[in-house]
Amino acid sequence: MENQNILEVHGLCKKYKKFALEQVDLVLPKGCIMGFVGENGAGKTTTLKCILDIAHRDSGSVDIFGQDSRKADMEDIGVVFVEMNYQQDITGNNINTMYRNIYRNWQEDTFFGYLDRFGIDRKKAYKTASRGMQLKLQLAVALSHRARLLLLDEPTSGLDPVVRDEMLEIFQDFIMDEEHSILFSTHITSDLEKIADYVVMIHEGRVIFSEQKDTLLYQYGIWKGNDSSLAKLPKNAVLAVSRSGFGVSALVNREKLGRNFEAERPSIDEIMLHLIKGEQIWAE
Ligand SMILES: Nc1ncnc2c1ncn2[C@@H]1O[C@H](COP(=O)(O)OP(=O)(O)OP(=O)(O)O)[C@@H](O)[C@H]1O
Repeated sequence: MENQNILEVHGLCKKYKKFALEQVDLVLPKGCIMGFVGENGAGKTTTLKCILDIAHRDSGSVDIFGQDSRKADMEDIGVVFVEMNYQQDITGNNINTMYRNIYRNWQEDTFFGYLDRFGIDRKKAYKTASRGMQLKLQLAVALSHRARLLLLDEPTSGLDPVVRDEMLEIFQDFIMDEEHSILFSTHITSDLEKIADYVVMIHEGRVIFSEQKDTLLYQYGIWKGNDSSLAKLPKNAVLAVSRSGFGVSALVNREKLGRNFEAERPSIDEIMLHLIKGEQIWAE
């Protein structure tokens, strides 16, 4: 049977002097958007770089379209990296000429279509464009060579809410045919609540959870109260506890909590904050 996963990462390890990715697993099916979240320095960019073999992995496997990523046709992968920079004097017109000579499937009309849609002057030098415009230019490139997988490092950071929403629509159109997928890292978790099918969270180089978004938001709940009411909750339902001047809140497993206690629907931010900053009381 044909592999239904566009990307499979298993046991990915990468060590830097002061940081290590440890046993990272990611499975991205066809036709899906996966959001990759975590604090600054958690290892999102490093993971994306290892997937692309820009950073060499120490161990583990990365398969794209069913084969080792190092054998993947890079034309099939559209990439956006915050830190990626074109030569400063380059213009949209120059970029078109460059990629026309590099990509077999380069689509000039699509590229210029996106530049017009994003309000980018094709004659303007890259260096004079704002950071948001530079990001849009990178996205226009990623979307113009018939890629089947988009690997995007914070593709919507620095974009205003209107443009961000437009981007999210473009991402949804991209996966519509069920053959394309997107993995993107972000700190804007509301974007994930809108469009992600899967959410993966990484913390200090380890994957903390990797779930379908709907399961995640259904499975977890936020309970609020005080220390004495906390003590009455079923112990195995409480995953992490945070205390503030307003009282106590706990990240709970709704099913294990049972019907006698109320828990609010969590946001992805609340889940993350409790798991990272909360006192961990791991449920069995
Ligand atoms: N080439 C490198 N050499 C040594 N350390 C590195 C290198 N690249 C990244 N690191 C370190 O690896 C850690 C993870 O960085 P990474 O950029 O993957 O985090 P991130 O989750 O993408 O963070 P952010 O949200 O801030 O972009 C950081 O501590 C960083 O300093």
